[in-house]
Amino acid sequence: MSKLRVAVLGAKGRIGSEAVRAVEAAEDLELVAALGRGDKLETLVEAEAQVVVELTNPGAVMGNLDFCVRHGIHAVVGTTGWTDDRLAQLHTSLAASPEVGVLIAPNFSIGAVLTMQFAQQAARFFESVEVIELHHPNKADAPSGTAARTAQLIAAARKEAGSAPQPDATTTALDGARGADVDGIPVHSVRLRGLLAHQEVLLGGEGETLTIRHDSLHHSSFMPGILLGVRRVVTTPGLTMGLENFLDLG
Ligand SMILES: NC(=O)C1=CN([C@@H]2O[C@H](COP(=O)(O)OP(=O)(O)OC[C@H]3O[C@@H](n4cnc5c(N)ncnc54)[C@H](OP(=O)(O)O)[C@@H]3O)[C@@H](O)[C@H]2O)C=CC1
Ligand SMILES: O=C(O)C1=N[C@H](C(=O)O)C[C@H](O)C1
Repeated sequence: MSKLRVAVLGAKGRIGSEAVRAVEAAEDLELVAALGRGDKLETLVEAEAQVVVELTNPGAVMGNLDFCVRHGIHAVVGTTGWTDDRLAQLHTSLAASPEVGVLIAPNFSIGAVLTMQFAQQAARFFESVEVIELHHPNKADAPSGTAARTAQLIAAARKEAGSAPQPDATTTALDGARGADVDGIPVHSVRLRGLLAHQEVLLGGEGETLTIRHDSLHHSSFMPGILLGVRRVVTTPGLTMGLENFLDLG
């Protein structure tokens, strides 16, 4: 059986370099290109890449995806910083190439995917919910893509359940003291040397709290998810939002 031809964009970065090693080590995949800043995207076509793993930064991802979609190359996207406008732009590109599959995964680690699912499940049972994400200080975006997605899922679950607004009597606060407001859910971002990627979802009700915490301790935590995404995206045309769509979570 022929191997799937895979390229990595952002190949010298923290997660990109780990992804290069993971693709090289996978028996059913062949690494045909590993591109960094300044390298020509045409290389992807010359190398006959079938799937790109996009791990660059919010400033580069849109141009890279536009190129891939126009050239019929599937994409697994870990780069964060997604907005509704960006998603709309991607939908427009994909409409012209309906055979192409793009997976956007705010987080490739199984623990983070489960954190999002558990938080969504728990959200309607508690009066208060807040998200704290903690990352290494070299991270470009805040809040993290995972925290933004978690808050969106929590907000959607609460809306569907008809939950009351969260109790919060704050009338005076320093700017930022209550975090960023993501669909009504406060999200707090910590940047600390020594950390990698961590998140807590704090839920509070009368006389009790529930904390759901996930820690990525090494970039290896993201690799099984990336490889799963690569294998599945080639037979999943259109936009898939979240790795959970490729996992059997029961
Ligand atoms: N979904 C997930 O599970 C995860 C997602 N991420 C996300 O992945 C992204 C990368 O994170 P991280 O590895 O820590 O960041 P890094 O800054 O370490 O890596 C990004 C790399 O991309 C390179 N780059 C910049 N522009 C381009 C371009 N146009 N084409 C090709 N390469 C380019 C950078 O080069 P230079 O240094 O010269 O700028 C750098 O080597 C972030 O958005 C992060 O949030 C990270 C971990 C997990
Ligand atoms: O930049 C990182 O490191 C990470 N980025 C992703 C995010 O923004 O959620 C995933 C993970 O948190 C690591």
